[in-house]
Amino acid sequence: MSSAAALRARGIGRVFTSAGGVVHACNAVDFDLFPAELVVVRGPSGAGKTTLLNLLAGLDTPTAGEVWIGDRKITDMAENMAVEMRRSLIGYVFQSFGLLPMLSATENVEVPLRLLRVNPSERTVRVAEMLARVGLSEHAEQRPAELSGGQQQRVGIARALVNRPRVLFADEPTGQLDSASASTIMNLIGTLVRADGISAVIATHDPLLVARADRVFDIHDGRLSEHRRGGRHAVQ
Ligand SMILES: Nc1ncnc2c1ncn2[C@@H]1O[C@H](COP(=O)(O)OP(=O)(O)OP(=O)(O)O)[C@@H](O)[C@H]1O
Repeated sequence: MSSAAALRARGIGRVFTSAGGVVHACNAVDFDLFPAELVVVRGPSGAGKTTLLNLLAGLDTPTAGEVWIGDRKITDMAENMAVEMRRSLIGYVFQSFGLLPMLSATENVEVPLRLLRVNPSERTVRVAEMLARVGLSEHAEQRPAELSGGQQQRVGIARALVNRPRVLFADEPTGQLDSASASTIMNLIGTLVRADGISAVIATHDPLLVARADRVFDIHDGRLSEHRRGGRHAVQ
């Protein structure tokens, strides 16, 4: 594969078999994500957005095809290596925030650094810096239940970026927010990703983030197609 891509997928598929029958949630998807590129994936409910993001992030294993992050193939990696790779190279923002309820904002953001065995003094500095960047320094000691939805998602973004990932994934990050909070979160993600030169894949319907994307993809019945070109990189 070319070393230019931050992430590359070839022929990936995911078949789910359940009482409801067989579903091709992801079907023969080829995808390249370039360095410092912000890509939006949009599609109706059940189209396969979450499935695709999980496969690209290595949170799920495809039933067909291969995925590389940088020059490392993640689809046949031993699980312990895959865990280390995810911790160091990937950030993930969830629609439902995914924060640990008993931990403060600071402690939630610190979790990825603890898992990476970053030393305590460096953790303190990086967490404080990250909370400042998302505008939450004043709320650092509050638990999720003491924060608004928009504030909780800002904690989620800080947690996803504190490990300085190569690729950020966000699955409908504003799906549970009112329009004002959604707008703040969308701008924040766009600004942070640009500032840090991170590549990002975001599933969203929000026109604000769609407008900020380098490329937009549509997904229907697990099939991905590019909506428009004109970003900084041509599709190969
Ligand atoms: N664990 C599973 N077992 C069986 N079917 C599944 C499973 N996960 C997803 N599916 C099916 O795969 C298809 C794609 O689901 P997915 O969650 O990826 O869609 P989505 O586009 O993210 O939807 P939404 O916008 O509602 O979150 C759906 O038909 C869904 O029912």
